[in-house]
Amino acid sequence: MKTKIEFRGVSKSYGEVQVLHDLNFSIEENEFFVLFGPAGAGKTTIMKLIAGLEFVSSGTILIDGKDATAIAPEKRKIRMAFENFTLYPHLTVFENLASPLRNNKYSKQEIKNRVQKTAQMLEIDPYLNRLPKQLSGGQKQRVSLGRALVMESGVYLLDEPLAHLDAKLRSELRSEFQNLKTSLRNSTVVYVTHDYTEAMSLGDRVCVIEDKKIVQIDTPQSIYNNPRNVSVARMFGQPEINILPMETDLHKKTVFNQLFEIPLAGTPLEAHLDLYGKPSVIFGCRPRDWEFSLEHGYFQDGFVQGEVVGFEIKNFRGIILSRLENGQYISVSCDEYSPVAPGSRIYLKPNPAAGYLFDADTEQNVSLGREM
Ligand SMILES: Nc1ncnc2c1ncn2[C@@H]1O[C@H](COP(=O)(O)OP(=O)(O)OP(=O)(O)O)[C@@H](O)[C@H]1O
Repeated sequence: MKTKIEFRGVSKSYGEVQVLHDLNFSIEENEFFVLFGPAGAGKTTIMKLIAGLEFVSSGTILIDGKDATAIAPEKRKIRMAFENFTLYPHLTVFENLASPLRNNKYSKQEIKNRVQKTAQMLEIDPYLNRLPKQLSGGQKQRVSLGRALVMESGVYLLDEPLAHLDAKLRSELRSEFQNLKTSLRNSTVVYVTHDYTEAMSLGDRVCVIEDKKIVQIDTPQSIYNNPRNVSVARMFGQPEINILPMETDLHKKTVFNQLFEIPLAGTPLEAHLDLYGKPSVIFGCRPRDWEFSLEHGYFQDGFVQGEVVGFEIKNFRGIILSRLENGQYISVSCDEYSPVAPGSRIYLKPNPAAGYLFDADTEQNVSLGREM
């Protein structure tokens, strides 16, 4: 079953309050499409519009080229799983999975086959005879998801299916979702998350939504390499990108503040700086793209000093948080596992070739075009 969904100039208001503004995008047949953005951005509202649980205030949604307003929700062949889905406590896992099929008058044999297939896909087949209370949190979550996936469908709408799980379970299920993606390759999946690692690892394309609007739609790698603005750059990356307001020296080809100067001559940013041409700019550089030393004299020039204020280990890498004399915080990631003591002096130097320039007024990326 193949389904394509198109939004053309779609806006949505609840009473006086607009929550989506002029959305234009397409979700392709068989695509795993991730809606990503902060809380309240309008992600769930988009899902409800696709499902037919809400109606557009203006614009059109096309499902396989047909105006969706003419298609009743039950005719849309869409299956949904929202974050707070529940299981029937008195029914076994098998019966919980079978109930949507029974409601849709599937034959006994077909129910058996589809429940088995779904349970295998989600690796819950050993628990088919158990009651929900005999399952772990992650297993319950998978059964809930199974209830959405057990019915054949052109579109699956999955709204934060990994929400409310602890970090370890989330990461386990995230890798299982990779397999699930393969099993669902004949369907269109729209997946909502506000977790950037989920968006990065699952999406064929990611649609970043912020403040009622689409900010960027692209492959996860392209968004990471070429974030459209400061806000997307901050959302895509953990630890977050360092953002420094700087002045420009167009003759020397540098950006600078009262503490240090970053030379851009000979880097891909040089041409972008020339084109930009304004006196103030925002320089962005991810934590992994900084060098650091705890020894004075290690760098000859182009470094800034700070004080270490924190150290943590995340994803097998150390992260040093430091504060510069002007109060600005800088995170750098490092291979070392040995903590750096708070209060230590630290000398930091960004790799300008890996940096970004953002317009000081609009915060738009003025250094797009990076290939990595
Ligand atoms: N039925 C409603 N009536 C009025 N306002 C609503 C209604 N449903 C949602 N909203 C508002 O619309 C905005 C978008 O909500 P939505 O649930 O789509 O966001 P979201 O991106 O899914 O957020 P979250 O990640 O927190 O679930 C929010 O400001 C919300 O308060």
